[in-house]
Amino acid sequence: MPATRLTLPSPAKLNLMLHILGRREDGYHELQTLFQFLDYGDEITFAVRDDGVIRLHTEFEGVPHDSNLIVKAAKKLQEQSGCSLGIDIWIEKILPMGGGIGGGSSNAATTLLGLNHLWQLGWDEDRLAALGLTLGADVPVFVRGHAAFAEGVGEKLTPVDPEEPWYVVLVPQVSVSTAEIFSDPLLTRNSSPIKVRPVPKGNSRNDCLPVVTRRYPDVRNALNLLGKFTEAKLTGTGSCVFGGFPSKAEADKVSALLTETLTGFVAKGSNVSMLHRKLQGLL
Ligand SMILES: C[C@@](CO)(OP(=O)(O)O)[C@H](O)COP(=O)(O)OP(=O)(O)OC[C@H]1O[C@@H](n2ccc(N)nc2=O)[C@H](O)[C@@H]1O
Ligand SMILES: Nc1ncnc2c1ncn2[C@@H]1O[C@H](COP(=O)(O)OP(=O)(O)O)[C@@H](O)[C@H]1O
Repeated sequence: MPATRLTLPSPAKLNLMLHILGRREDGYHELQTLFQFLDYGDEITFAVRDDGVIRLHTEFEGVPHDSNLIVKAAKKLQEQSGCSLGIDIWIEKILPMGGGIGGGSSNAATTLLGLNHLWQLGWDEDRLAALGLTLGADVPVFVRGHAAFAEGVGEKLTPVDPEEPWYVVLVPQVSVSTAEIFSDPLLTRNSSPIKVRPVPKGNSRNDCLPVVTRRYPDVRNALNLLGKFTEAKLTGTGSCVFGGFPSKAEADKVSALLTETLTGFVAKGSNVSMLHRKLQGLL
């Protein structure tokens, strides 16, 4: 009997570097970025229904049911596959929204992979990634599940294997709108392209940083505080900032000091997403 219920992880990502090369005619920006996953994220539970209804039972503050990327992903997959089954969905949400750690995109990808499995659609990764791209620029990397150097708007992915340190991630209590940062006239948009190999080292810059720190003093403060212990970086368009450490013990020590006044967590960097590790275990 095929499974009718499944709980899957929905991990966060970091952008280890992010360069903006230019702006396309449709307003989207050409990027070069390095994605790595964290062994840290939400958990989504799916239960098949036979009446075709798609229902997310967990409420999100400020996100109406039908605007939730989980629901959008499920509806698109149902429409495009012609599947007559439906789904009940619950999520344990721990990833901050608008934090630049890709929670919404990750939730969408976990939904696509989870429903492909439960509805037994047999879609391959290319097809799921293409559908994912219509939901958000960051969805394809979560569908593929391997750390990657990304180009285009984030959809041209080359798998890479950077070091996997322990990270301290600080979560300033502000939600940064990606669209707002990309529309700032002061954003650097003319970085020169770099080569995928050798894999860019962890010390590459994030072109969004000057604009984000000017608009959000809390992000600047978090960068300054973490920067006392290690190189502190911004992920995506923020708000989260992160720094790597060679061991969990060192990351825990710094986190304990900083989380007296700031919100944050410690997580291991991972080149294979924990979603894919779990799915491989199911096959
Ligand atoms: C910048 C990145 C880097 O990982 O991260 P986040 O900080 O959002 O996580 C992403 O590429 C974001 O991807 P995602 O969050 O899926 O963006 P989308 O929903 O597709 O786009 C939100 C808005 O940002 C702008 N946008 C986004 C991506 C891009 N390459 N160029 C853009 O100009 C567009 O104005 C778009 O309307
Ligand atoms: N399932 C979801 N999880 C998080 N955010 C979602 C979700 N569905 C829709 N959103 C919307 O997407 C926005 C960006 O969320 P998220 O992907 O978590 O941030 P970021 O891309 O900065 O990491 C949120 O502010 C929220 O309005």
